[in-house]
Amino acid sequence: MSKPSPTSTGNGAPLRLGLIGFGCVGQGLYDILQKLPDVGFEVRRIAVKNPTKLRPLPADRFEFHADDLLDDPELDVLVEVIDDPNEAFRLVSRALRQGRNVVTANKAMVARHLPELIRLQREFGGTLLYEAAVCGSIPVIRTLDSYFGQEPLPSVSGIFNGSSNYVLTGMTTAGADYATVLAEAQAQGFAETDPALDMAAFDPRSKAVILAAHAYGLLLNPDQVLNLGIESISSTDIRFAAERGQKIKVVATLQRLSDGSAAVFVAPQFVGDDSPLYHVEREFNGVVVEAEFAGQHFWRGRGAGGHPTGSAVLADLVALRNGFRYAYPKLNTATVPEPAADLEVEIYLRHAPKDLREKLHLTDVVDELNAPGFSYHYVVGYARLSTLLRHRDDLRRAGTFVARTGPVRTPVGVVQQQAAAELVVE
Ligand SMILES: NC(=O)c1ccc[n+]([C@@H]2O[C@H](COP(=O)([O-])OP(=O)(O)OC[C@H]3O[C@@H](n4cnc5c(N)ncnc54)[C@H](O)[C@@H]3O)[C@@H](O)[C@H]2O)c1
Ligand SMILES: N[C@@H](CCO)C(=O)O
Repeated sequence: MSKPSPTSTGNGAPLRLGLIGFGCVGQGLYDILQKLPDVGFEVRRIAVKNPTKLRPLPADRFEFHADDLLDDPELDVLVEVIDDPNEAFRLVSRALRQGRNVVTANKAMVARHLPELIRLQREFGGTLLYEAAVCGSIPVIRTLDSYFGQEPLPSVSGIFNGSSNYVLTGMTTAGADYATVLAEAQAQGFAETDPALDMAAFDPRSKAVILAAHAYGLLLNPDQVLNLGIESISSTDIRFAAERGQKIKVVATLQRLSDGSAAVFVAPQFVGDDSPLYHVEREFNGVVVEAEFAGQHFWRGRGAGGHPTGSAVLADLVALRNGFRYAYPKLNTATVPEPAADLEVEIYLRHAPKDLREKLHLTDVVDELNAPGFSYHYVVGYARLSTLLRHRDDLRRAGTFVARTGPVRTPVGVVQQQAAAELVVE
C-alpha cells in the first residue's frame, strides 16, 4: 500500500474521510458536514457494525468491515467514533502503525492507551487528535497543549460529564427522580452505551487522565485514579446541600500540591454559588483552569450530544489539515509531577453500613446524624483518597453516597511526622 496522503489531497479537493461508527457522534459529524458543504471534507466511506439497523442514509452508503477503510490508501483521515474501546484501540493503533491520521472521540481508549498512542505517532509519523474526547465542544485539550503548554497550572478542575450533570440538574431543579432523568439523558444521546460509566464517574475519570497528560505531562493509569459517582444519590442528599446554599456536582480535580506532586480524582462535590461550576447545568460541562500567570479561566459549553461532539471532531479535522499535532510539551520535562502521595479529603457519607464506615477510618468528624429509627444517617469527616479508592466498589455495592465537602489536606499523622522529622534535622 502506498503511504497515505497526510493532511491534503494536494489539489485543493476535499479531504476524504473514512468514518468508523455512525451513532450519535458519527451522525452528528455527518450532519454538520452536510450543512457545511464548502468546509473541505468529504465522507467517502462509512463503516458500521450492525447490518440490520435502520439508518437515515441509503443502505449502499454503509459497509461492515472497518479494516477495509484502513486498507484504502485513498482515504486521507480516519474518524473513529465507535462505542467499543478495545476495538477502537485495535483500529486506531493499526492505523497509526500505517502512519495514518486519525481523529477519535473515544476517551476510555485514549486514557487507557495514551503512552502507546504517543509512541506510535512518534515512531510512524501519523497524527492522532481527540478534542471530542474531553468535554465535548469545549476546546480544552488543544488549549492546554498549545496555549498553556509552557505555563505552570496550579489546578484544572471541572464538570467533565454531561449525563451525570443532566441527572443532577433534573433532580435539583425539577425534583425529577434519578431513573426518569437518566432515561432522558440516554434518549438524547448524552450517555455512554453503558450509562454506569457516566453515573459511576468512570467517564470523567478518563477525561481527567487525558487532561493530566496535557496539563502536567503526567501519564496515569486510570485504575489508580479515584472515581466516585452519583449512582446512589437521593433527594435527601440534594436537599442537604440546598439547605446549605449548595448544589452537588461531579467534579474532576487536577491539582498541584505545595510539594510539587499532583492529585487527580473525580467525586461528587458540594459547590457553592461562589464557584462558576454552580451555574453549569444539564449536559453542559465547565472547566476552571488556574494558571500561574494568566490567573483563572473558565469555559462552559455543551459536553455531550451529536452536534457539539461533531463540532469538536470537525475542529480536529481542520486542525489536522493545517498540520497541527499535539506537542505534549510537558511530557519528559523536569516539571512532570509525581502523583500525589496519599491525601485526606472531607466527605459527606450517607448510608454506609457500620463495617464499611469503620474501614474508611473517618477522622475529625464535624457533623453526624445517626439516630435510631431513622433510615437517613450521615456523617461528615475526613477520609484518605487511597482508602476511598480501595473501597470504591464496596461503596457502590452498599449504595453509599459520598460527596466531597471541603479541601484536600495532607493526612494529619503525616504532617506530624514531617514536623517531627524537621525538628530532628534542626
Ligand atoms: N455521545 C456523546 O455525546 C459523546 C461525546 C463525546 C465522546 N463520545 C464518544 O464517542 C464515541 C461514540 O459515541 P456515540 O455516542 O456516538 O455512541 P453510539 O453508541 O451512539 O454509536 C456508536 C456506534 O458505533 C457502532 N460500532 C461499534 N463497534 C463498531 C465497529 N467495530 N465498527 C463500526 N461501528 C461500530 C455501534 O454499533 C454504534 O452504532 C464513544 O467513544 C463515546 O464515548 C460520545
Ligand atoms: N457520556 C459522555 C459523553 C461526552 O463525553 C457525557 O455524558 O459526558
